[in-house]
Amino acid sequence: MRGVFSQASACFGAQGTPASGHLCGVSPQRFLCMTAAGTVADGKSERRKVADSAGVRKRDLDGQVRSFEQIPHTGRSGWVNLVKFWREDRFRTLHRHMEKTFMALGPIYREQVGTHSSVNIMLPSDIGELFRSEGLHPRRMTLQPWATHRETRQHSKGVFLKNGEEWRADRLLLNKEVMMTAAVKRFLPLLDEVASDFCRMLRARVEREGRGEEGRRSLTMDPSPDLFRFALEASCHVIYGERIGLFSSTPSMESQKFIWAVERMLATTPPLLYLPPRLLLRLGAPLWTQHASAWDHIFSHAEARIQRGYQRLSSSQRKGSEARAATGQYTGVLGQLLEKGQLSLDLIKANITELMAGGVDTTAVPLQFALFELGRNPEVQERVRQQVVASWTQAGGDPQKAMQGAPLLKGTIKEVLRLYPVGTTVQRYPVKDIVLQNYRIPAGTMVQACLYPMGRSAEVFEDPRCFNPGRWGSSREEGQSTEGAGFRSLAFGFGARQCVGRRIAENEMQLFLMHILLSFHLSVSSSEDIKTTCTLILQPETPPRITFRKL
Ligand code: HEM
Repeated sequence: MRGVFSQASACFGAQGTPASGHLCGVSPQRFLCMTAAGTVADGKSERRKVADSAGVRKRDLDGQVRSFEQIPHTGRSGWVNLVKFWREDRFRTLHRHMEKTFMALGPIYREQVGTHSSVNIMLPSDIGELFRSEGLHPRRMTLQPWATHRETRQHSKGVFLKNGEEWRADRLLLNKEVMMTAAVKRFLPLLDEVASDFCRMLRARVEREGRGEEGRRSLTMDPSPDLFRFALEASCHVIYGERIGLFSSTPSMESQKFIWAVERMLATTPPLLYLPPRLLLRLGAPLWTQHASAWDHIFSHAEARIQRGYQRLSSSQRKGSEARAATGQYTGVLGQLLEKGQLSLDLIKANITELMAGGVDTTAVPLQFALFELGRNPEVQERVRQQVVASWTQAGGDPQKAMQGAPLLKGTIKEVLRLYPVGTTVQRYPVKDIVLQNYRIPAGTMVQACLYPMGRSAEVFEDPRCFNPGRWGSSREEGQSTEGAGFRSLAFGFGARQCVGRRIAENEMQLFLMHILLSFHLSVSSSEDIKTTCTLILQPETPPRITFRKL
């Protein structure tokens, strides 16, 4: 990608276009230039399409709003595109496909793959326009396979799959338990306990299995299985209010199966997304079977836990809520929902299942990238550690204070999610017509904000390849930029429909990194970029190996 960008900017110079120009302002020169330079890698037809788009753009510089049909596109037939996607296994490289297509077609393009049709955008100004146009009840992409599974098995749906008033009602109640400041205060100590236990376990393991002199041993390993366990233990602690003992020497098989089920469910979703429900059940039969059985496992795992929570609550109700309040006993998100009784048991089950399914890989995977980036950028690591150590000492054991005093921790998470957004796109269906890049987008069109290409674009971020937590305005001493402002940090989505697990995820990941940096020095053997693959969420193709050296 670096090559493509640097060639593109060399071209800018040759065309005499101001270097500060943003993509939106320089399209005609850029298109012609890129075509001439042959930097568009997809062969002759792609180059012809690019030239066509450039022609259309030139004709339309008279200021008139252009029609939807004039938006550059990747081919008219959704079915031909779908075959290409299957053949070239593009589902797994969707993020790079988008990046390449933006380079070829400019900052907005249409794509139809099977039944799945979208307008794709990547500039913060356009993304801002899209989000600002949200109606009262914005909709996100319908995850057809998930919905189909629920319908065939008659499971009720939680916030992930709902829209409109139905969604809003559930969501407001969930927000109280997971997003509001009071809720964060309740669950933060639970996350801190899990993060610090994890580090204790890792220190013991490094001492046992590592090399080097006693007390300063180091261990090189693939931490990903432990990170999944950490994320599941943390989720269960917050959601069910109880630990499940995944750091013991014999973690339960049931939990390992849950982790596999979530992975399988995520990996089988993308190819199924592009088929209509009837074809989904026929053409995608083997995939569908795997997908459905993964979901069944996720449901039964949640069902068993919810049952336990219900029993626990009944017995604690017998003790009386006053006694519970006196002991400060927090019963987790599930306990709070059951106790308040504002959602039906069916809806509690649906939402708890979604929180569980959405809460493990989404945090475990960015933590892999975080350890890798800190490991390959030792100076950045040292700067973050210095802030963490100082803040930890001052906070006197209060984890929230310690995080607040170390803003580079938050900057690290933002930086990881800029380069490796868990979801590579965020979708909206505008409720009324909007104009983007001077093209009219009819209400109801699915528009995708493409986070991966945006996060790596030199038009949006200064020196985008550089891992720099300080760019997010994390500390006055670091000399601040304003890059954090204005629709650039969108990994959790935006507005009323943003990620409901955001506060859990942010705190969980920051606390994890805080304890790791207090205990270990991190390094990696190669500073080569990690190859990534898209299985609904963005992951490393091969998990990076990290060396943990005890401090
Ligand atoms: C780094 C971690 C995470 C990232 C980057 C992430 C990202 C996202 C994004 C982009 C959305 C869509 C937002 C929008 O359309 O504006 C979303 C929705 C959602 N996320 Fe997360 N997420 C993360 C962690 C979690 C966790 C830990 C949970 C559960 C505990 C969770 C549960 C959900 C749910 C249930 C929704 C649907 C919300 C709704 O539609 O109202 N996520 N997430």
